[in-house]
Amino acid sequence: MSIVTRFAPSPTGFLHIGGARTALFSYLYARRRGGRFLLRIEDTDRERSTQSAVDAIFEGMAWLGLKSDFEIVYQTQRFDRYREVIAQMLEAGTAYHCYASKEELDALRAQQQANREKPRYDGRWRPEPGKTLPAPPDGVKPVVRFRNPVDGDVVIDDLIKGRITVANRELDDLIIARADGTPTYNFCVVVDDLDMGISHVIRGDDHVNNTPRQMNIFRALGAEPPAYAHVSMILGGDGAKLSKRHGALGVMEYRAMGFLPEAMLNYLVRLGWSHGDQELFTREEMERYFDFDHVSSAPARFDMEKAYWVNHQYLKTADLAVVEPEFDWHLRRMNLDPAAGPALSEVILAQRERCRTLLEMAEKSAFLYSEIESYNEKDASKHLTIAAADILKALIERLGALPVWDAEAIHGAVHGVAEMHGVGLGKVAQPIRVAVAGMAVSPPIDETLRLLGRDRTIMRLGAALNHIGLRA
Ligand SMILES: Nc1ncnc2c1ncn2[C@@H]1O[C@H](COP(=O)(O)OP(=O)(O)OP(=O)(O)O)[C@@H](O)[C@H]1O
Repeated sequence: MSIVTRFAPSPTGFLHIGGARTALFSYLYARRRGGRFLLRIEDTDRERSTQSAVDAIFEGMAWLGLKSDFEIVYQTQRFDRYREVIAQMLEAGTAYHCYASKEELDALRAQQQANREKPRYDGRWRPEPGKTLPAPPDGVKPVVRFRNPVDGDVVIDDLIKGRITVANRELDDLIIARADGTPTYNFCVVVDDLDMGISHVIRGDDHVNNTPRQMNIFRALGAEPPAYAHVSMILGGDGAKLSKRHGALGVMEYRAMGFLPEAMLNYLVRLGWSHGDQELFTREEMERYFDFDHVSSAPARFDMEKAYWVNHQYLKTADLAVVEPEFDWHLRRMNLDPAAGPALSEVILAQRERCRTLLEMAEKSAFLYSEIESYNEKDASKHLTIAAADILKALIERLGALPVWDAEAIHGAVHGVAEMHGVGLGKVAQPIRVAVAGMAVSPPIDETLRLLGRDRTIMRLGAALNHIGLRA
């Protein structure tokens, strides 16, 4: 059997991490089994679907590197096909017209509720052998209902949740086309999954209730349903399902917070899946090991601290070629020109031990790509003091006279000044940091100055001296 999986979001908002993890599981399963992965945009709800949401989904998927192996499918481009299948089902008797008005159905529901029965359609327009249907009322456009089997059970052998059995008598005859002819959600999904040869439907378990109905429609169309895997929900801090309208942040907001896409994938894959006690996975490892046997059916909670930890592990070890473009993106986002300072790879190497996110790294490296506009007030009043003025003067002299500008030479000069003034290294390094970075934190001082370059260093030490002079 050829394996085809799909991710089918509705474009009613951004791609959030709940959807992204479901997409990832679907993608990984296809990769693991040598299959293909499809992205389908379920945009039939025209009032809520927007182009900007479609773009946001593409953006999120592209950033995470979850690429569709097929051309992207839009349900709104398939209405002719849905109409065709509805006509076939009416012809075959697996669907029928229902003329019941809204008032009639409301009255039916009220009566059922009064009798403490489960509200359900009573099959009044369902053709049965020997049953005479009333004449269709004039001027009423009918809906089309699916003729759900009445006997037997639907059995879902869910790859994550195990066996789920639902009696057909619990399922009523679903509307598959509204009175205006537009097809409904569950029906479109089946036609699509069938036409697209989906072998495994991997989706959130908020869809479990749809599955028996969809399986029945598959069978009515003469096909065997695909395999199903219902992935647990990611919940927010309040215990409710994360959704576009409730509590979720878009995937791209994690980019803005400084996450690496690979780290995000790693964090998401571990949210509900395990492989021994391994925590960190390369993309190749995820693709090699992922399976449903070790996916938990319990809901998962997003743990920001753990996500930061994973990101930091990645930042510390990832290929520079992976980190550089993201770092570049952050610098530009802060209106900094990555070409106006040292090579990004060198800065990443200098900063990555101490930064958990790329945003932090960009903020702590901004001084290398732009002039500093002001000093951190607290740091300046502590370190840019009259006592520091002589130290800064001596540094300007020594650093200006160095024959080469490398870490070793800088280190020697800084230590020399500390010795000359009979002070500890901190008394020299901290004023330098505030002078060149605007704040008292930076990578080791020799590395910081090497990256900044001699001219900028000397200029900034001079500006700090002026600052002390002005305050004196
Ligand atoms: N919190 C969640 N955790 C895990 N999977 C989710 C979560 N929310 C949605 N999904 C899954 O993501 C896929 C796309 O869902 P969809 O686009 O309908 O998102 P949604 O956030 O549920 O939408 P809405 O905000 O309209 O409820 C579906 O398979 C759905 O089950």
